[in-house]
Amino acid sequence: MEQGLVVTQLDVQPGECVKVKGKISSDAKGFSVNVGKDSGTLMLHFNPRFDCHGDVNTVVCNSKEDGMWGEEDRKADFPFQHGDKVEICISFDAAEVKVKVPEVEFEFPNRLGMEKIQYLAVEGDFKVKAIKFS
Ligand SMILES: C=CCO[C@@H]1O[C@H](CO)[C@@H](O[C@@H]2O[C@H](CO)[C@H](O)[C@H](OCc3cn(-c4n[nH]c(N)n4)nn3)[C@H]2O)[C@H](O)[C@H]1NC(C)=O
Repeated sequence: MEQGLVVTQLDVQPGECVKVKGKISSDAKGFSVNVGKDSGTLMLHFNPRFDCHGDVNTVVCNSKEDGMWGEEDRKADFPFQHGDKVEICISFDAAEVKVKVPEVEFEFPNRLGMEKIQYLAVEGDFKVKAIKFS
């Protein structure tokens, strides 16, 4: 499986924002944006699925602790289309993680009580154009 973009050694604090700009492939099956401590400890696995893992047009969110997935959270909104250029903004506080995309804001609990984001990885059918920390 082709490795996507990975950024480590980050120090993103509560209230700050991780912005990922990119393009969804025209034949995308799915992609994920992952933030946390490292690949095995994720505050958030944000996984829009066009058609994969048994889901169609569904955003699946989850956490991962010591390499073990938590309970999946399937969202009602699916504001993505093949070929879209999107900007995904992720921010967090002690209680929750927020994922802002055009017209929709997703929320997910900060299950692990993480106090900073040190790791960002983008995987799947998404071409990263820019990353901004603000
Ligand atoms: C129904 C019985 C079994 O349940 C299924 O179990 C699957 C395996 O755990 C679940 O899929 C995983 O769900 C995880 C989030 O909870 C992750 O999305 C996991 O994929 C991780 C992944 C994908 N990728 C990746 N995709 N494309 C590329 N380049 N890399 N890298 N890591 C998926 O393989 C899948 O979401 C889950 N489905 C349900 C309905 O629960």
